[in-house]
Amino acid sequence: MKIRLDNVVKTFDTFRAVHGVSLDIASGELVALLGPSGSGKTTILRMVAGLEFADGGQIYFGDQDATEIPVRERGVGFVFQHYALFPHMTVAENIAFGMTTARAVKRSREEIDARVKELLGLVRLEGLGGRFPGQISGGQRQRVALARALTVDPKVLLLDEPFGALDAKVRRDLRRWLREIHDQLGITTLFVTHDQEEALDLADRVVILNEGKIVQAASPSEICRNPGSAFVMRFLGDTNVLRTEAVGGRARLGKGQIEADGLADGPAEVFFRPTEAEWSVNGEGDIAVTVNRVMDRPGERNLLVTAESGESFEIRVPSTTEVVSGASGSISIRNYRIFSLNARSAA
Ligand SMILES: Nc1ncnc2c1ncn2[C@@H]1O[C@H](COP(=O)(O)OP(=O)(O)OP(=O)(O)O)[C@@H](O)[C@H]1O
Repeated sequence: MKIRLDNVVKTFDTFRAVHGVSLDIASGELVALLGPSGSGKTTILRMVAGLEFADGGQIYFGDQDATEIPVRERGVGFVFQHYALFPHMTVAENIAFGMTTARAVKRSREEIDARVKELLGLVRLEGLGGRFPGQISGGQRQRVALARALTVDPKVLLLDEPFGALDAKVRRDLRRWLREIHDQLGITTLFVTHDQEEALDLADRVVILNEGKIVQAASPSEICRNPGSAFVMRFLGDTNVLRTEAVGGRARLGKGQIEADGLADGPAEVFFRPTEAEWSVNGEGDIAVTVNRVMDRPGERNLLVTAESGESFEIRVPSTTEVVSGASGSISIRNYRIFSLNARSAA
C-alpha cells in the first residue's frame, strides 16, 4: 500500500507541530522518520494511523483519501515504545487478542491457534507462547508486540520508537531482525526514531525532520554523503566545525584555501568528520594544531586537538600513530562540507 502525505499541517491550540509535510512512501518501502525530540515524528505517525486529524493537507492510502477510511479499516498495525502487553495474559493470548476482538474477520479457535503459532515462529519466539510478559525480556516483549500488530494482516506498519527503551546491543539485534521480517513480508513501514544509527541501518529512506518540517529525505547513503544542511550534518553526529569566511567561491582554512562554490560571500562553517582529517607530526598540513589529549579506542586513536584559532575538535588516527598529549603537528582535511551562515546555500 503506497501512502502519500500532501502538504499536511497539524496545529495544537496555537502551536504548529507539523508545517506542510509532503511525502510519498512507495508500497513495501521502509521509511524512517528521524529527528530531535519535538520535531513532529509521532504526530505524523498518529495522523497516518488516524489517531489524530490533520488540520490542513491530505493523506492518501493508495489513491483514497485516508479521512474517508475509518481507523479500523485502514489496515494499520501499530507498535509503540512501551509495549502495551496485557500482563495477566500469556504471550499467545496477547497475540491472539487482536484476532478475537476483530469484528471484520471471524476466525475459529483452530485458525487463531494456527495463526498465533505461525506468528510466534515469524518473530522467533517458538515455545514461549505460554509465558507471561513478566517472564520474558524487553526485546522479546517488543517482538510479541510486533506479532500482535501483524495479526490483522496490516497493509501498513507504524512503529513509534519500538526499541527506544532497550539497551544498545538488543536494539542493534532487533533492528537487523526487523529488517529481515520486513524483507520477508514487504509491508509498507513507517518507523519513528531519534537514533540516527538506527534510522540509517534500517531504512530504505530516511526522512529528517526539524521543527515540524522535512529538512532532507533520501537514502541512507545519500544522507551520509550529501547532508543537505548544517542541521543535518550536526544531527547525524560525530562532526567537527570550523568557522571561515567565504569570498568569491573560496574560503580560507588555516594556511590553505578550499572550494566554496556557489556560496554567498560572508561567514561560513566547514564541517568534517573525525575520519576525514589527516594528521602529520610536522607542518605539512593546512591547519597547525596542538594535541590536548590522546584517547585510545580498539583499533584507533582519537586526538583532541586545538587549532591556532582556538577551535577544538577531534580527529581519528590509526592505533599505530605515535603521538602524545602536548605534541604539535598539523592536519589536512580530505573531505568537507561548507555551509553559509548567512544563506542556505552549500558547496
Ligand atoms: N496533544 C498535544 N497537545 C499539544 N501539543 C502537542 C500534542 N502532541 C504533541 N504536541 C507537541 O507537538 C510537537 C511535536 O510532538 P511530537 O510528539 O510529534 O514530536 P516527536 O518528534 O515525536 O518527539 P519525541 O521524539 O520527543 O517523541 C511537540 O512540541 C509537542 O509538545
